[in-house]
Amino acid sequence: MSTAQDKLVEALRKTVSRTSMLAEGSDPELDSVLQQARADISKTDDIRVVELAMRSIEPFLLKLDQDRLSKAQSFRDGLHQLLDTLENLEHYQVPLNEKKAFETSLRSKWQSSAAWPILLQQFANLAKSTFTSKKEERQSSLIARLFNKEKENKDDKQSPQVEEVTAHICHKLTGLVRDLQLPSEYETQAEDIINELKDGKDLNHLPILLDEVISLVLVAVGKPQEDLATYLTHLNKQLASINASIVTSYKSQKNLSAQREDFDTSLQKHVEDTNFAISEANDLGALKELIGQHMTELNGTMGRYREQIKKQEEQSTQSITNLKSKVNRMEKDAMNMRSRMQQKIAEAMTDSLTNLPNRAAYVETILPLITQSKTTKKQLCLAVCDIDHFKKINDTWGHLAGDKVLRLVPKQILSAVGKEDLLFRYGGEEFVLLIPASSIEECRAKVEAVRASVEKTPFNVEGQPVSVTISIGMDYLNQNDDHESLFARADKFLYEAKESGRNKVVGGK
Ligand SMILES: Nc1nc2c(ncn2[C@@H]2O[C@H](COP(=O)(O)OP(=O)(O)OP(=O)(O)O)[C@@H](O)[C@H]2O)c(=O)[nH]1
Repeated sequence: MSTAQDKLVEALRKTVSRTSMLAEGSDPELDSVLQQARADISKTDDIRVVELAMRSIEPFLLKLDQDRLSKAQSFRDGLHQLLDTLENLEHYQVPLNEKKAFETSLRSKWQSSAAWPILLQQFANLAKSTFTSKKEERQSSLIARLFNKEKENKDDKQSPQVEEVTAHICHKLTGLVRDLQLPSEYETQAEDIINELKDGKDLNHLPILLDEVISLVLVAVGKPQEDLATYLTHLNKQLASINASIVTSYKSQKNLSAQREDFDTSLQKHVEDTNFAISEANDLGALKELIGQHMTELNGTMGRYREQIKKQEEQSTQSITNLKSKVNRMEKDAMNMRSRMQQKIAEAMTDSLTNLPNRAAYVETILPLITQSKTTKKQLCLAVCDIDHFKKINDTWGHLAGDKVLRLVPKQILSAVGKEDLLFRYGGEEFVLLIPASSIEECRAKVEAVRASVEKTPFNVEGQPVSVTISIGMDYLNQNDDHESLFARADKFLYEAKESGRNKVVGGK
């Protein structure tokens, strides 16, 4: 093959591999096609394999594109309807400039799901501006206070029109949440939000729900690497809001102490005034009247103080309940994130063809084993096992047959070793076996048994017997070794095994 062609194949191979990684996680059927395609094209220099992989992926990508487009259209339409609702409100005026800016954003961004949270946030801001700029002057409207997140009096009643708008917004948000493709661990959270949206007659609660919807949208459109960033942003917000609650509680405590001091001072003043009145009194009737007056004032002060205490207590109880639910949500989020991360790490450490731990897992494993072995002075043996003439198997029987052999050989190797021994797919047709804590003789016997077991296993492809053997280079860890020097020696012995006729174990003496 010419160099130019080689380069073209290499470029195509990389493109297919990277594109497939980007598309992963959208559809289970597509995921398995992608995994297969990546396994087929890794290390091959055959342009037909690359072409085949591209063709197998293409229809899925087209379908994925169509699905995304129709989702984006319904998202855009939903936002247009919400905007219409705002414009039709009787007492409120949608600010023209902000409306235009929102429409421009919507026009340019609706197709990119990553921009949905931004669009939602923009809509929330537009709604806030609308509700604060009234056509008619209505002092301290509930909606204005809501979007300014001010405190409200529980007795305030929403107007029927406000209820209608709230219900409409909740309905649209419910549709959006239902349309999201969320990882299974977020389903309960989505259901919770949908339920809250269902009885969402209270505008006060809407900004909180909107924040939750935005974070769900972020999860749905996020790729795994963005997942963590989203989570951290979310966590940050939650922490900020908890901090705010604590500051409020602290302030109200301070407020309470100040009120108590005021009460004490006022009480003291009443007592002093009364004492003075008694000492100065020479007329019983006037004294009675004076004391009665002081008692009435005292009663009033006490009543007001009791009221204030009661109000503060109610607020404290409410803020503790809010804090508790925030902390619960944070714990839930953290647990979801932890399990998603663990799953991603496990996937990144596993070879998809053989299900064996891969090269990354090998490095993670051998480093602590080396430290342990050096400290305990126990043996650590490393054997590099490579299938002989594997290219010939691929060339004769095809890549699928090659893959089958690649899955069967490690099973054979594992059947000849113990539970404590570890096998990794190092790359291509090469496997690394780690045997900890055995004597040199035991190790050598084990590795020889591995080689013999593969040799005597009858492999079949399309009903035809195929002879499969492996060559092994092995050595033991010494005190000056790191994992690279140990591997280099075993690999050199593997080379010698290949050079001296294959199907052999060399080294480890
Ligand atoms: N089917 C399949 N083939 C693979 C995979 N990974 C690597 N290969 C192929 O493995 C072959 C390795 O060939 P070589 O390195 O020349 O080694 P060999 O043919 O085994 O020869 P010796 O090692 O010298 O005995 C290449 O043709 C690769 O394309 C895989 O995941 N599946």
